[in-house]
Amino acid sequence: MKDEVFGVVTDLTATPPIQLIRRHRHADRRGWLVETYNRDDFVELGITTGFVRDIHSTSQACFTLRGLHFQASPHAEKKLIRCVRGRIFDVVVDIRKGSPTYGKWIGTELAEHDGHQLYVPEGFAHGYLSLEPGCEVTYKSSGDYRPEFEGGLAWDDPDLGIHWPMPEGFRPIISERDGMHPPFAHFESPFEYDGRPLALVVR
Ligand SMILES: Cc1cn([C@H]2C[C@H](O)[C@@H](COP(=O)(O)OP(=O)(O)O[C@H]3O[C@@H](C)C(=O)[C@@H](O)[C@H]3O)O2)c(=O)[nH]c1=O
Repeated sequence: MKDEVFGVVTDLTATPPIQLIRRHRHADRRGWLVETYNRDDFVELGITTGFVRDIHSTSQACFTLRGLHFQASPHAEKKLIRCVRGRIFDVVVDIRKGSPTYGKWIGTELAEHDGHQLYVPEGFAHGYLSLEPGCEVTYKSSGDYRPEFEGGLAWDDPDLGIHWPMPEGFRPIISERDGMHPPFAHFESPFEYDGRPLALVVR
C-alpha cells in the first residue's frame, strides 16, 4: 500500500473500500451502450455485493443537498451510485469507530457525461450535492429500506469540514430531517473499523 491513509490510490493489492468505477461505453453512430452493472466484472473488483434495490431520485434545484445518511446494522447498506442527469458532488465520511481516518471524508464528482459510479460499503455516511438543476441520481442498495435504522450527520458540521462546492455562504436546499442530524461531536457510530484505509480506488 502507499503511505497516505486517504486520497486516490492506484496500488490495487489491498482494495480500499471505496471505488470509483468507470465502465466502457460502446459507441456507434446511434449513440452508446454501457453495461452499468455486470456481476462477474464487479466480483473481479472485489465487489461481491448482492444488490436488492434500485433507487432513482431527482433534485430540482442546483445546490440541493441530501445527507449525510447511513443505515445501522443489521440493515447497513452497500451502495453503487451514479448520476444519470447533470452532475453531483458525492461525499463519503468514514464513521468506523477506531479508524485512523474517523471523521475524514472523500468527495468526488459523478456526472451524466461520464457515467462514473461510486461504490460505498458499510461504515460510511453518504451524501451528495446537485451541481446543476434537474440532477437525477440512481443507486443500487444491498439492503432493505429500514428508516428506524437510519442515522445521519450534519452536512455542515465544522468538525467534518466538508468542502461542498457551493458559493461561499450559500444555504443548500435540504430536507427537514437533514437539518436535524446531530453534530459529529455528539455522534455515537454503530460501525467499527475493519482495517481498510479510507481511499478512493479508480477502476
Ligand atoms: C431512502 C429511501 C426513502 N424512501 C422514501 C421515504 C421518504 O418518503 C422519501 C424521501 O426519503 P429521504 O428524504 O430519506 O430521501 P433522501 O434524503 O434522498 O435519502 C437518501 O439520501 C442519500 C444521500 C443516501 O445515501 C440514500 O441512502 C438515502 O438515505 O422516500 C423510500 O421509500 N426508500 C428509500 O430507500
